[in-house]
Amino acid sequence: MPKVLISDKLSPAAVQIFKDRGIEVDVKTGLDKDELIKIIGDYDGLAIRSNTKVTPAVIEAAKNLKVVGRAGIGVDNVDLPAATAKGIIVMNTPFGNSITTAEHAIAMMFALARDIPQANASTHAGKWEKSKFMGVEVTAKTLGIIGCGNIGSIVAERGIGLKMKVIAFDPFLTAERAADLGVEKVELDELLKRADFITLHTPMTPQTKNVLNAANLAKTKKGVRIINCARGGLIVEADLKAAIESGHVAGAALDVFEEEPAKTNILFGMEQIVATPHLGASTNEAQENVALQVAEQMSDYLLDGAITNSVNVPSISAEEAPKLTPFAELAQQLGSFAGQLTEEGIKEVTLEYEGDVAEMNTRVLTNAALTGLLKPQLEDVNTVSAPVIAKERGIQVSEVKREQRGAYETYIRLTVKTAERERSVAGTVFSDGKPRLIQIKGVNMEAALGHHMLYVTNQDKPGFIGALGSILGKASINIANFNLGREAAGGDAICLIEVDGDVPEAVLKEIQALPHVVQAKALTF
Ligand SMILES: NC(=O)c1ccc[n+]([C@@H]2O[C@H](COP(=O)([O-])OP(=O)(O)OC[C@H]3O[C@@H](n4cnc5c(N)ncnc54)[C@H](O)[C@@H]3O)[C@@H](O)[C@H]2O)c1
Ligand SMILES: O=C(O)CC[C@@H](O)C(=O)O
Repeated sequence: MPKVLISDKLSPAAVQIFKDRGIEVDVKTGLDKDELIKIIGDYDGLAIRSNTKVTPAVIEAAKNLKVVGRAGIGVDNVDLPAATAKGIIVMNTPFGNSITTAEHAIAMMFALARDIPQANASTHAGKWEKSKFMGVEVTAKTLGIIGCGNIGSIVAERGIGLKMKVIAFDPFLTAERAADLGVEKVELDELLKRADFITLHTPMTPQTKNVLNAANLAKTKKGVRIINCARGGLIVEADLKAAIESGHVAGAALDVFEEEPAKTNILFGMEQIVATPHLGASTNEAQENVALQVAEQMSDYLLDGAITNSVNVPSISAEEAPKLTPFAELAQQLGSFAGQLTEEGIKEVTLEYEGDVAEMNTRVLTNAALTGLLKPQLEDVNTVSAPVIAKERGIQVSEVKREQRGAYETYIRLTVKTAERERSVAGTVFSDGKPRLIQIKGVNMEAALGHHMLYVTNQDKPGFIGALGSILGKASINIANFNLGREAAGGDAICLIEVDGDVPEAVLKEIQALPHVVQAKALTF
């Protein structure tokens, strides 16, 4: 039974779902780094919010971990390259808290426009400072949204509902989507120049980090108000402080900070700053949504292999998973076959998918083939890390999809190119759900791959099979299955034999020394 650790405060609904799905679950919040490292090895799944830091050291210690589920959107507290390299799927819940966070941004905008937190504190203190708090209307003002994705779009709709003019900077926002939303798509400088309120809704990336720095703040309209409910590092806090002190920026409402938890910060204590402790997603509704969603997604993966909302591998639906499994096994076997025979650097890999398999989620199958291909060189590779490793090694990977046109209803062919040669191997899945190789280097055959295989290429001449059989017999190597194929009578032939154990190096040498043998190699699957 898989075991999951919930290490941040999550709605109890998540625990119930794990239990209902037959998954053992422990809730241990507030663990420090060393405590987490000590226990993480026991778990197949880790469910988190933003407090738990999934560092390379945690991943290193996570011997059984298969999935990290983030109940929320940002996965900046998870070391994605380390998780990917270890084959750990990282998933988030991209929509569960979007409305809640957009509402927080709007609430922050009003708090800024009408000095609500400051007026609240003053009134509680019995000061009745009616003339001190003079606000501004939002109606007819320009709201500039930087990042118009899930949350930014909801903020845009709310802004339009408040009779604001909404402009957005987002390089990935299409003109059609902007028109649908009723926002004007603009460049960043234009937004900075025109907006009365600027609200940030991008992820933290190298391009968005420090987007509101001194240079860009200087381009904003005098009296601008800034809202950040996305990530702290989008604003340079020291530059914001200076821009407020100079009187250029009227104020800022911040839910997120460069360093969190933000117990101290250079902006704290400033009258023009409204601050909340990363509360964007903190409503009962959003927390219920993300907890339910993350628990369902993690359970689907741990129990059925279905992948939803992963940020590091392609998705596999629950319906697809059983259909894909035999083809993924085939793809991995094809990769492994080619990988064990390839002793030079790989330059290109092509996967051809023909017939029904071409309609499937071929990225998953390509990742499986790459895993098999790289495994002989790298023990630690898996379907999550294989595409990344292939890219790092400069291997060009391509897919070709075709409708059925050959003798088989559906098949996969893998072709590997090195500087010296090109090798291809093809296979299919029979109605028994078992993969078979159907072609090696253009030679047809039908072979199931067992654990130990002996692969021999030779010239098709009389006497060869007898000689080979007697070498194996002499070495007490039992033959489980014998598969033969040849290009033409007397031409290139291939012999793929399943044997009941290892084929020692000395036996391989004897086979290699037989007349007409080109190559003899022991393979394991
Ligand atoms: N405060 C909170 O509690 C809280 C809650 C939820 C989400 N968030 C954060 O809010 C942010 C937005 O979340 P989302 O769900 O809307 O994400 P999203 O991926 O749906 O939208 C992000 C948008 O940013 C755009 N973008 C990317 N690079 C950009 C760039 N260089 N310049 C301008 N736009 C760019 C993308 O095209 C996309 O449209 C994330 O950082 C997320 O972590 C915070
Ligand atoms: O879990 C939270 O409270 C914050 C979530 C938010 O930052 C997110 O990225 O989804």
